[in-house]
Amino acid sequence: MTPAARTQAAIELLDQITVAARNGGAAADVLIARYFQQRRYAGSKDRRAVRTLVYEAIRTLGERPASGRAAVLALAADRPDLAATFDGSGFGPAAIAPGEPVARAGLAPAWLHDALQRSDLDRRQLQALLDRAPLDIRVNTLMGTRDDAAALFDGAVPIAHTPAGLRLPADTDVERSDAFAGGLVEVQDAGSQLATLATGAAPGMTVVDLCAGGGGKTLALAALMANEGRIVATDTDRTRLQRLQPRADRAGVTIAEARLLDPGEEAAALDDLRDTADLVLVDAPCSGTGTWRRNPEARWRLTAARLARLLETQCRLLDLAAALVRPGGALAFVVCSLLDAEGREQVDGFLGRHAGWSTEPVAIGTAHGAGARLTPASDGTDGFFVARLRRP
Ligand SMILES: C[S@@+](CC[C@H](N)C(=O)[O-])C[C@H]1O[C@@H](n2cnc3c(N)ncnc32)[C@H](O)[C@@H]1O
Repeated sequence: MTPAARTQAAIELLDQITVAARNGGAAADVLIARYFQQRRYAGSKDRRAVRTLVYEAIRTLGERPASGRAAVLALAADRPDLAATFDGSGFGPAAIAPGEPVARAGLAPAWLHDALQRSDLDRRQLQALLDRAPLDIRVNTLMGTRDDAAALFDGAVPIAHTPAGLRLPADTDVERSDAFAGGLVEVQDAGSQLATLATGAAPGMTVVDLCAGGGGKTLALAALMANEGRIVATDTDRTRLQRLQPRADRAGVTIAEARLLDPGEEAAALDDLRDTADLVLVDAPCSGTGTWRRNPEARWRLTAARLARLLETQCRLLDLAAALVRPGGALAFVVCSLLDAEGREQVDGFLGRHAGWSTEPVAIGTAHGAGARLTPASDGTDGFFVARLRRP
């Protein structure tokens, strides 16, 4: 592909990504993969160049752009080499017309930017939300030690404050390694590992992982529990939850059982667990503002209405979880968001609704409200809010 054709491809992809962001369609990565499946003539260097340009545009623009062309023009404004590819040649974009709309650089849509600033994030913290994420793995201590795993990956470095985390060079193909196939390692951001550690899970406990998804934290819990006790892993998303069993088999986890919930009917399906759990983990569905390093286009998807729906769900799940905790047991609340509305304010609301419950210090990151926070700038992890609540 010529440089001009690569620019045109990035424009077309950004058009698709913009539409998908508006309509709740496929993620940027999926759209990029599909685009190149239909264009076999593109070589690996072309793909890499187009992908880099697309992600540069996504990271640069806080607001969803009006078009892919306006998005790439924003990058071209201070890159003469890129501007020169708007040459009107056969496969390239038309020449730049005077006064053409150009998308504006920014960190996030204005309403969201304000909400993040009100959540005590300064400019440095906000900027770091859009850094490139490192490649982290969790060593499955049911299968071996961190040293065992480190010896199998070139350039592996232990991650501070985690008992089983390793940071790897970005191009390591973890999922094709023997260590992955044999269940010794899982790809998991250090923030998720620390959040799981902060739950206080221990061998022999009865644990409910209420929003288990594909089981990332379920497996980490099982390792902390030395595969002793019981974990009931629930979710309303069948496709995600179905990933748990094969992963558990690979990891040698035998204490996790999956339970699919019907949305709105969760309490009935969990009735047998009322007042029984030593620990309930609510890794709640959230806006994901802490994971923009991995999904920068998520900020083009979030609206105030969608955030309001998430807040309602989080509140409902917290109340649902409280009913499962035994007297004296604990509820861990985790969101991969740094918006206070989803973090400290949810916990304050919970404490107002549930008399006698108390919060406990969480020994990770920086204390924030009744919990603690991890941020890309301070901790080098995805952004998380974590709180641990104790039933009287
Ligand atoms: C942050 S993700 C969980 C990630 C997962 N714990 C992990 O570590 O990989 C939130 C999950 O909440 C689930 N969820 C949404 N509404 C729910 C509900 N009413 N009850 C249970 N799970 C729900 C979503 O399907 C999603 O898998």
